[in-house]
Amino acid sequence: MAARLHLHLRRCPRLRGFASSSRPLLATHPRALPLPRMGSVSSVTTTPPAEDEDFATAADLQFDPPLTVVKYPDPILRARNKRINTFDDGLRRLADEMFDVMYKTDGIGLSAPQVGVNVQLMVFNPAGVKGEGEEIVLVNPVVYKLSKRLLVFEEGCLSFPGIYANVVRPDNVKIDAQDVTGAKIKVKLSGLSARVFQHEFDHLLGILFFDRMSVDVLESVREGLKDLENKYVESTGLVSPESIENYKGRKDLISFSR
Ligand SMILES: CSCC[C@H](NC=O)C(=O)N[C@@H](C)C(=O)N[C@@H](CO)C(=O)O
Ligand SMILES: [Fe+2]
Repeated sequence: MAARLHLHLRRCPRLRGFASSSRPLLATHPRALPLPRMGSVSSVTTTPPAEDEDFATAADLQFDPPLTVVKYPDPILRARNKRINTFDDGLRRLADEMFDVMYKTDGIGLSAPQVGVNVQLMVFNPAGVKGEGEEIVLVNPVVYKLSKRLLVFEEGCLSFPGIYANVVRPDNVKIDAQDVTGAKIKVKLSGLSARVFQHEFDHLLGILFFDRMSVDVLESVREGLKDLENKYVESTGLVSPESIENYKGRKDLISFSR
């Protein structure tokens, strides 16, 4: 029997405008704007994972602390992330190390591919401060419902330092997942927790936040993306695996804003 978690952000001192409340709070955040009209998405059920899917091996789960954040356009961010079926001390240590690097880099969420480990694991704490708020670890998450109500919010991503831009996403979300011990859980998220979850969930699918930006918003971050591509080329000596100049958009995605 899956345990049920209902999480609403109650405290977020570093994000201006959040006060104690039991209501979903993203709409009150200075970087959040409700959309004038409802979007067309009422509910989305993701395809359940195939029965014969291969799980992450010990080698896939290997990591060397201290972890560092993988930056765009590293292809690690677009690679497939394997589901996890080994729930041991190593997995717990990986989650702990991810929280450490998340707090050190002023993050509020982090996915395993962002630290070079291509598996279905995310951590988040919308308070963004160790010892405050609530630390959530989700393994093998599957979204089974997204709200009709959409919000636009100015997001940043640790893999895109210095780039912030508006992204439209559903206001709340229902998830099946496992915790770090492998126990099955059902989670209902709203407000900033739902926003961070969806951002990290996209990472687990190889989707990056600019894939969900409207054409106009994408234009506003184009130069920043080019700078990151140039830095990647300079630091690795490799050709950039993707280029915003040749970007045609992700037609395979449900876009909430276009
Ligand atoms: C709003 S979802 C952002 C999640 C993201 N996680 C991984 O990339 C993240 O933590 N981004 C940070 C840049 C971020 O949002 N930091 C907070 C707190 O400093 C901010 O308001 O910038
Ligand atoms: Fe991100």
